[in-house]
Amino acid sequence: MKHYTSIEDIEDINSWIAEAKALKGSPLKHVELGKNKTIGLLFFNSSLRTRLSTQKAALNLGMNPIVMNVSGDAWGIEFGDGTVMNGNKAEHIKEAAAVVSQYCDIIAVRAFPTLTDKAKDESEQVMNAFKKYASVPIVNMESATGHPLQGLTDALTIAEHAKVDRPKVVLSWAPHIKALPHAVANSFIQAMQKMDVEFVIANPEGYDLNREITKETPVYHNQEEAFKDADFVYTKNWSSYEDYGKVNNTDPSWMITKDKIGKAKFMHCLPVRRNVVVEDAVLDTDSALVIEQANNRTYAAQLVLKKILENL
Ligand SMILES: NCCC[C@H](NC(=O)CCC(=O)O)C(=O)O
Ligand SMILES: NC(=O)OP(=O)(O)O
Repeated sequence: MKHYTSIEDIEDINSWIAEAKALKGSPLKHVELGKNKTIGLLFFNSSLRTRLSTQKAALNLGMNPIVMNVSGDAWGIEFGDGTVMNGNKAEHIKEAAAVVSQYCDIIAVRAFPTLTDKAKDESEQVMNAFKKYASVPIVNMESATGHPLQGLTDALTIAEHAKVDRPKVVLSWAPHIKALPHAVANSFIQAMQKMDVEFVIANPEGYDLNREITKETPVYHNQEEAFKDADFVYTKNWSSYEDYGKVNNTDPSWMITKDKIGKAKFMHCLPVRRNVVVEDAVLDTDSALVIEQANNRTYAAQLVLKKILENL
């Protein structure tokens, strides 16, 4: 594998899950593989889990991670082609990506969407520019439309905790005070569509996600109906896709409660706002798999880096 920028880069999710489980069992087995190799982690946005788990994954493979908060610390980067750079951007992505490629064998990038310009967000301008102008492999640490390290993590976590052959998995929207991206939901959907699970989505009217991603997956506008017999309830807020980036609904009746999920396991990528998205009574019991998901971020990232290193 060269780049890992989408769930579509996973050829066979079941074999990837098996490999990730093996790495989790012996994380230092391939500590020689990344010796003298450098990974650069570039963050245009905040992060706790991705920043630490991807470094941990690199260290488990013997790599040297270097990390930079690009926004604010680096020169402002221009992405437009042919732009007259007489504004506040001092450096073009053509040089920036080429320069970072001199120091790194792999570059990982986090760059959230604008949530104001749908066409720009869907063009994945930042991720695609790094792919185009860097001379080394690129890993997506959450882009405008996808968070494939999270999606792989979530597939692994469900595989580990499934008690039946074909569990029922529900992706449910929940309220939030801010406009949030679609990336986590999109990659989760794409991962579930590759797995042998019964998968449905629950969201209020006006919050349907991109049909090119949801495809044939059933979408319920009634949460209670969707949650019937669920084994896993994966929760995420996203802003409207139809009325792009808008927060038109903060209905607290969509918050996840213990009563609603019953015996189902609760999942969330984190960070999560308690008692807005989900009540304490869910997070503070064994129903919640959120810490195990965060743990699995290391092994999902380690698997991706291992596959790239093997192909360098
Ligand atoms: N990487 C995991 C999620 C990141 C981001 N969440 C956030 O921005 C939450 C911010 C807040 O709660 O203020 C998202 O939804 O894509
Ligand atoms: N789940 C996740 O990506 O967390 P961070 O935003 O903290 O990296």
